[in-house]
Amino acid sequence: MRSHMDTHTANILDGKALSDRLRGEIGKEAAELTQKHGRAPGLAVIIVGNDPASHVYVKNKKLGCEKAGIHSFSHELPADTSQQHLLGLISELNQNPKVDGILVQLPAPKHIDPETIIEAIDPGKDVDGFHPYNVGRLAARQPSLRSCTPYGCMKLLAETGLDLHGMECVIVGASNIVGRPMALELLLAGATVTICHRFTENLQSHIERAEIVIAAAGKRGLIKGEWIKQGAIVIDVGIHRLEDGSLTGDVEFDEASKKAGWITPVPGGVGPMTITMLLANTVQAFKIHVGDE
Ligand SMILES: Nc1nc2c(c(=O)[nH]1)N[C@@H](CN(C=O)c1ccc(C(=O)N[C@@H](CCC(=O)O)C(=O)O)cc1)CN2
Repeated sequence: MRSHMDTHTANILDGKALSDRLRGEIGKEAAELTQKHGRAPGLAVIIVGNDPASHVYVKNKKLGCEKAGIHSFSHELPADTSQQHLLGLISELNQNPKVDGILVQLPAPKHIDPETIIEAIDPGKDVDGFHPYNVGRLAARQPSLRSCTPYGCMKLLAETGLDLHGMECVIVGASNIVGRPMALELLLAGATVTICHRFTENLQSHIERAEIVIAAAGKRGLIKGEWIKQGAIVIDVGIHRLEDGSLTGDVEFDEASKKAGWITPVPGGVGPMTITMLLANTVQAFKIHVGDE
């Protein structure tokens, strides 16, 4: 016979629905700002090479801009584009007064050093929030442009209505794009934060005590459902495409749903929020540039 515990199903943190709501608000603000200042916020999107997934994300970013009334400037460059050429383009965009935000889609081809590229972007136009200046602002408790995926995760966490102060958070993955800025976001929100990474021993023991799990390791099914603490919030940043074309995350969703209080699905969880926060950052960068804060 199944016990009560087995039949428990977590609340879904629906990133698609939250995105739709927030994008409506962002679009309204962008329209008001366009009316007031005589030009729309502008986002330059640069992609180098032919990575199919990256092209889908870039297409969705441009579509998101269009729907929100943000002007997008598209730069699709061949895979053999030199780093020098890319730096020249970024320098031009840094000077262009119609461009409020600049992003270079990652990963870039191997001959391009992402750190050099990110540092070349004017920090006031760094709508990805990857520039060391913006990461430093977050670390110093004075956030300006925040990394989109962690920022989106914070918006999803806010949907639970729970106070994060003192909560035990475990982040799995220490990347510059997600794990590290996520830790800074959670610290800013008053949580107690542990980052697990490739050298962490006994990952299970960390997950078992976590009230919030942020899974951002990039390893399909790494987080076993049975490890999840009863009632925990589980945010899955992983995206893996299966042979049948479907998507799955770093967490065993079905098993974890029996234990978690809240959980994000893949797809439809964190992914859409990443693009939504990019649009929010572009509007914020516009306001900084026109002095309308
Ligand atoms: N310059 C950047 N590069 C990358 C970033 C970033 O924030 N800035 N993040 C990721 C990729 N990414 C955005 O660029 C991204 C990933 C996933 C999604 C998304 O909406 N996922 C959907 C599924 C989409 C699909 O069918 O493949 C979902 O999870 O529901 C949006 C953006 C790395 N590079």
